[in-house]
Amino acid sequence: MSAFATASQPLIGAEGLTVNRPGTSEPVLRDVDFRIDPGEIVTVVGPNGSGKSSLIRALLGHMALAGGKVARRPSLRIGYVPQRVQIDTAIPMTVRRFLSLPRRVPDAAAAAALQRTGVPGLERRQLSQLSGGQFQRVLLARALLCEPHLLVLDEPTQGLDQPGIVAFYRLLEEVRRETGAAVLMVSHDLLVVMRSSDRVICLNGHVCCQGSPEDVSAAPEYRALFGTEGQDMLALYRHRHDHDHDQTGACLPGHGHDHGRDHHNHTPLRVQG
Ligand SMILES: Nc1ncnc2c1ncn2[C@@H]1O[C@H](COP(=O)(O)OP(=O)(O)OP(=O)(O)O)[C@@H](O)[C@H]1O
Repeated sequence: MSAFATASQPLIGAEGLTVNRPGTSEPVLRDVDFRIDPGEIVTVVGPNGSGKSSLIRALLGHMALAGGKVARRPSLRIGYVPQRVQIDTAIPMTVRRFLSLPRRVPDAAAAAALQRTGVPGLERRQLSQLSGGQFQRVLLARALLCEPHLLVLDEPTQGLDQPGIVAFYRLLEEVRRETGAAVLMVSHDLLVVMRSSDRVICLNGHVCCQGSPEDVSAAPEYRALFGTEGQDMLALYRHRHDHDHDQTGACLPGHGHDHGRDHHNHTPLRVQG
């Protein structure tokens, strides 16, 4: 269905999006249709060089389109966590100063954002002294300062260990629950992607397949790129959670349920060319 023809307007919709490798007429993305609705968590997966960052940059208007169109809801506020943040660690910069780039924010707002992302009181710390996990949380805090309708994160957990990755995704789910912000991200962490996303888009120069994590991980197009990794991980996760808890927290056998995932938005699998 057209992203532009539906009754509810998406936060961002794209039709026939085509993006060329900069300075060439060689497409890195061909004819991509895309939409993200309020409150959704959508993750883009795909091999290296499959055009994930290009899709994000094109949707944000940071990259020229060779074809197609992008529509953003008027007055849409986007909090963006880019893939790479170029920080010259030779130049001293405190967390507080960083949070006021590019727009100055009041102390109370900066403190609240750091509190919200689980790193309270770091204002006076130098960026160069932060751990990878703390730095990602500071980046997220900065993105939250504009009170975004949509958070866009390009590989936000790069360099984090597995507990750090899981904790970061849990934080994103909390932020979504509290603020209602939709989340669009690029990730290679298939385990947490499968656990945390409402919808997964599998990209390889075009949309190979998209849908619920269950649908995508079972799709032949996905398996051709990733093998059975997603489905195995999903099965592992389900297996671990295929029980009920009694009042004491002990596990009881019973119908499976899926912690942390929201079932309201299972888009049927749509396979494209
Ligand atoms: N500024 C640029 N100049 C030249 N080529 C570029 C540029 N940006 C991206 N590309 C090329 O476009 C293609 C898609 O790149 P993109 O960064 O979108 O992929 P990706 O899926 O995000 O990759 P990764 O998983 O490695 O981050 C790649 O072949 C890349 O080399």
